[in-house]
Amino acid sequence: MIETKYLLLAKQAVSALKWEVSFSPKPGLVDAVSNGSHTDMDIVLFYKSADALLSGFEEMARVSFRHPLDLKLREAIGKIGRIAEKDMFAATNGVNTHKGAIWSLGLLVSVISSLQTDDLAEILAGVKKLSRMPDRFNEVKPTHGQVTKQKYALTGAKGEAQSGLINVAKALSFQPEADDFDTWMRRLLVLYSNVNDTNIVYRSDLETLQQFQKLSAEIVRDPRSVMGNPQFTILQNFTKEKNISPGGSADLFAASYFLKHLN
Ligand SMILES: CC(C)(COP(=O)(O)OP(=O)(O)OC[C@H]1O[C@@H](n2cnc3c(N)ncnc32)[C@H](O[C@H]2O[C@H](COP(=O)(O)OP(=O)(O)OP(=O)(O)O)[C@@H](O)[C@H]2O)[C@@H]1O)[C@@H](O)C(=O)NCCC(=O)NCCS
Ligand SMILES: Nc1ncnc2[nH]cnc12
Repeated sequence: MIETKYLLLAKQAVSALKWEVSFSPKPGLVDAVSNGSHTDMDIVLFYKSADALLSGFEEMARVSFRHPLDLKLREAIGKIGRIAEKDMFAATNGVNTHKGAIWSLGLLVSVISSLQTDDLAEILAGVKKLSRMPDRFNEVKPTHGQVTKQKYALTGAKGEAQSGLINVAKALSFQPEADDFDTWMRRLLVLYSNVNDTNIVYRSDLETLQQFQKLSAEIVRDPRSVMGNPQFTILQNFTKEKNISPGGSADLFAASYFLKHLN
């Protein structure tokens, strides 16, 4: 019975990743109608990558079940997370599809399995606590995120988790009961307007990130439906012109969907 519980949580995480990549249109990102600002990724690759993560998420759920949120657990899921990253790179021939998602969804799976709760505030507080613990075995590598963080003092995916996924909370607090297309589109744009995405800054600069955030925020504030708003086309063209991709927001969008559909 418990075995099924771990697998169910893992399957929900994988489904959220597949939902995210299928959700269309998403300016700059890979979706069902475009590869956005990417030449080495498409939706098929994202599906393969998501499937490769099932066993890692299941293992995280297993080791976390009713385990206190302590350093021992942080290091145990860190080890599984690094194996999951290897599984992802093996499935994609070295393309980084879901590194940020392994981190955010991995922490969520672990906290939910540990606390056995579906209360959003408790889950987000758990993510804050677990992600703030230092994992002795995690080497700091010269990733795009590290380079950008040093240059511009951004906190990236780690800071996002250490804030208790504050931008996921913001996205989900937008019309909390709704589940329709326009609401999800606005939640995506809430993320676009708030996340300091190291992917965008790595490919451009801070000013471009700020312009992207401002354009996105204007669309959220406008009462017209997102698809009926000409500003949305301007945002799409902006991501093309600048060749930017909000990959961090994509991961947090999947995390938002996962949390909204927990059962
Ligand atoms: C703490 C880790 C996140 C690792 O730290 P690192 O310094 O490597 O972190 P970042 O690079 O900042 O982020 C890693 C991925 O997180 C996504 N991301 C970026 N900014 C944010 C943000 N502000 N908030 C949330 N998430 C963010 C992003 O993932 C997406 O981008 C992928 C593509 O990235 P990249 O390769 O840079 O870009 P490309 O477009 O491929 O490159 P070019 O084409 O431009 O050349 C995309 O697929 C999304 O996934 C960042 O990549 C954490 O990973 C860690 O410590 N892991 C160890 C294991 C562990 O402890 N796990 C815990 C249990 S699960
Ligand atoms: N749909 C997507 N497009 C590009 N990068 C991503 N990272 C996670 N999801 C993504």
